[in-house]
Amino acid sequence: MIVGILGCGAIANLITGFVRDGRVPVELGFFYDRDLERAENLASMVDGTAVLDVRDMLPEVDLVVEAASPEAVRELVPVVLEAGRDVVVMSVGALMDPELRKMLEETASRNNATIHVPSGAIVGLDGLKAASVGTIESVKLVTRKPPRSLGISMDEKKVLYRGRASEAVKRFPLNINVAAALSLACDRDIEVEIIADPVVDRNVHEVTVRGDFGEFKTITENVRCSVNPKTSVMAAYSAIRLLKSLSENMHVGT
Ligand SMILES: NC(=O)C1=CN([C@@H]2O[C@H](COP(=O)(O)OP(=O)(O)OC[C@H]3O[C@@H](n4cnc5c(N)ncnc54)[C@H](O)[C@@H]3O)[C@@H](O)[C@H]2O)C=CC1
Ligand SMILES: O=C([O-])CC(=O)C(=O)O
Repeated sequence: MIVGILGCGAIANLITGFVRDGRVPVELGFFYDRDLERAENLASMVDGTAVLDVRDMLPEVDLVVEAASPEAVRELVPVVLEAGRDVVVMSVGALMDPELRKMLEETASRNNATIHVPSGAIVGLDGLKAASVGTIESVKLVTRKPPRSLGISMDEKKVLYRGRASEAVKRFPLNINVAAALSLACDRDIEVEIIADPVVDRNVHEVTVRGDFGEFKTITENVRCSVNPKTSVMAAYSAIRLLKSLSENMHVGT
């Protein structure tokens, strides 16, 4: 499978390192970033090609990993799908816009392409998907990040947001994709709390789900990427695992 990368930051950097070390059975052939130097840096790690426009890689690749921004999902993912190429979307928050999601799903269907959304920096999507076959009563996410991860500076713990996922992704577009992944997994606009906490040095996500299956609670204490502390290493690992799964004949987990 030949893979192209759209967005050459923290997540792409980890994926490229794994491919370079022979730990993912894909060829990373092409790299695009609006900052050409970033694309060139990653391309040089795996003997790939940096392109000036994402369109330039489409005739050559089977799949594109979007690890850029919500704006890239709106503007460039439709172009990838129109070309009949599969896509992995990391900027999941963009998919909380129902019109955009519908348009992308229709474009994918028309062009026989698939949109993959990895679990990202959160755990428990498997259980949540299974639980949603029955009746779900409530899903709540509490995210705690160091203020620096949220792009602010403060000495005391502060609740920055309490509300629904759809609004959270608008207010914190680069920080709460996990809320979107959870919402999409159970087809409801989940409850979200975002806390800036100077005491934590990890990105911590706590999920509580109640339904007719019973109840589960998950806590993920994520190490942050050195390249971008907003982003957890687990987010990149989930994309890497997804790329491996795509070449396997057995799928474990919902
Ligand atoms: N699903 C999840 O659980 C998680 C998702 N994310 C999201 O994944 C995406 C990538 O994250 P990181 O690698 O940490 O970001 P990053 O900021 O380290 O890198 C993003 C790169 O994409 C490029 N870029 C952004 N918009 C672009 C566009 N329209 N066209 C071309 N290049 C563009 C930037 O120049 C930058 O080099 C972000 O949207 C982030 O919010 C991050 C963490 C967890
Ligand atoms: O990486 C994380 O821990 C979460 C994150 O930034 C996001 O969901 O956008």
